[in-house]
Amino acid sequence: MLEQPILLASQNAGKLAELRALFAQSGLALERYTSKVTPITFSAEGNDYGQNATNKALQVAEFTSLPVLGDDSGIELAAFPDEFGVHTARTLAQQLLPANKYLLSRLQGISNRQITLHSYLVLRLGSQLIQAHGQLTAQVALQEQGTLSGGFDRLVYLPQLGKTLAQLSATVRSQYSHRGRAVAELVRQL
Ligand SMILES: O=c1[nH]c(=O)c2ncn([C@@H]3O[C@H](COP(=O)(O)OP(=O)(O)OP(=O)(O)O)[C@@H](O)[C@H]3O)c2[nH]1
Repeated sequence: MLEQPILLASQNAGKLAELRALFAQSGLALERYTSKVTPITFSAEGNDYGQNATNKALQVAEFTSLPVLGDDSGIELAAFPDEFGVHTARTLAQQLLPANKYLLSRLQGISNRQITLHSYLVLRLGSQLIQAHGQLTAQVALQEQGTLSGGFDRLVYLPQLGKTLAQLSATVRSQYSHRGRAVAELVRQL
């Protein structure tokens, strides 16, 4: 197992908080990359989640020998198969509404509320690139529910549990969430 902290190559504070808690469950320390490296301007994302995550990790790894993690995430809505996906961050950034309100407004009156969330992780460790993917297919709730986590978690409803991700304890949530599953797959490879 790793002795050194892992640096997260991301500018997204919510992503850092979520991934840090998930790695902590395996006894691994995750820090924002700017704790050790001067902030960089990341290159624009392309059309492949794995490549985007790799690029984030490699751009920070140029300046440190510590392990560096990159993540690229996104959602798919069954009702809008040609939207979102690897472009999720860029699509949401263009909207006036906050992300969850925007998704609810797009799904108003639509019966197919299936959502699939993806997280692609790439860990640059020495000369290795270790990759992992996690995904979760669920339903978009009719309104935000739950306070135990934020972001999409308040909308992601698991019919088999009758709860959103934000209504689950962190330990249970990590077994279902796209990032929880990706972290588990990554840790299995260490
Ligand atoms: O998995 C998620 N769980 C959530 O609860 C959530 N809430 C919002 N989002 C959006 O999903 C996109 C990820 O994009 P992304 O991986 O390119 O990251 P990012 O651009 O925000 O940061 P960086 O890591 O690239 O610096 C961004 O639009 C996020 O705002 C979430 N994603």
